[in-house]
Amino acid sequence: MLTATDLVWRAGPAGSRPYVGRPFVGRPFVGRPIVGRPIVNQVSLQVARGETLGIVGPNGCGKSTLLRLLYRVLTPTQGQVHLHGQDIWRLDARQFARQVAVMGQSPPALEGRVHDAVMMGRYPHQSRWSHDSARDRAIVHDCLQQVSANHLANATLASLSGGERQRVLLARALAQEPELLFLDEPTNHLDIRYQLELMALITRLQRTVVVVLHDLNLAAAHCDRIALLQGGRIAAIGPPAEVFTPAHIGRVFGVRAQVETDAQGKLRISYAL
Ligand SMILES: Nc1ncnc2c1ncn2[C@@H]1O[C@H](COP(=O)(O)OP(=O)(O)OP(=O)(O)O)[C@@H](O)[C@H]1O
Repeated sequence: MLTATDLVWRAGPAGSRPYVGRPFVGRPFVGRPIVGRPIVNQVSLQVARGETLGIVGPNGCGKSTLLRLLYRVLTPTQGQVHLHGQDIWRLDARQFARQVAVMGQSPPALEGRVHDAVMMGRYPHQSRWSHDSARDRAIVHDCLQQVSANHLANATLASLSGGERQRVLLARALAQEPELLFLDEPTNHLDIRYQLELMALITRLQRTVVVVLHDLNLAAAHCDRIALLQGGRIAAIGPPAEVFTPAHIGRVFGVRAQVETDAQGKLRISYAL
């Protein structure tokens, strides 16, 4: 359903404006950067319907940049992204937002109440002058329930802890009822219980998910396939057991890794310097 072909994204020269577009609005940049090192370099991948693809790799290897290219915030210097065979930049913004939701890494300062923030997820489904319907309110209630945050509905966003905010942002993404969900380090700030709960929820959703994760064991347990990135390129892609080998982990992260399979057939990865 999602296909990226030969994606390249180069940062502009030092001091130039970052080449960042707006989510869901605007047109592709005309003046594209032609200098600077490639941050994402010749990346091609496909994500099938219902699949969870994990993107892992060391700090600064281009994971978030790749995700931004896939969810139409950055325009590629070269290459294309297609959703159901259509170039994502040719889709109408509202049409794109009905299909794709994003839980990003560092959301802008949030104001207002939790309930209203989650209701924003319904905007792509509403006409410009329509009010929130009973169905919209039911969906918001249900999404907050899914992330165990209904008790926060009337709280102000400014009063939330980092972990509570993450859960509310996920609820907002779910309220969009997307078929494709992009998550950039969704377990940031979450305690271990909520990390497991959130990953279990993502699995239960049975949506198509592309998720950036740092925890290799979480990625192994919850992703159908893994794309291991190094220096903006895909170093390995495939099922967790094929990608998370001591050789791959050692080469990409510079650590000694041990990979075992437990009695339930789950991978257990441990590492040391
Ligand atoms: N708008 C930009 N302009 C210039 N350089 C950028 C821009 N965005 C990202 N970079 C650079 O691209 C590289 C990759 O950044 P990116 O955020 O994609 O890495 P990452 O793999 O997500 O890292 P982390 O694991 O630390 O979150 C970094 O060196 C970063 O400084």
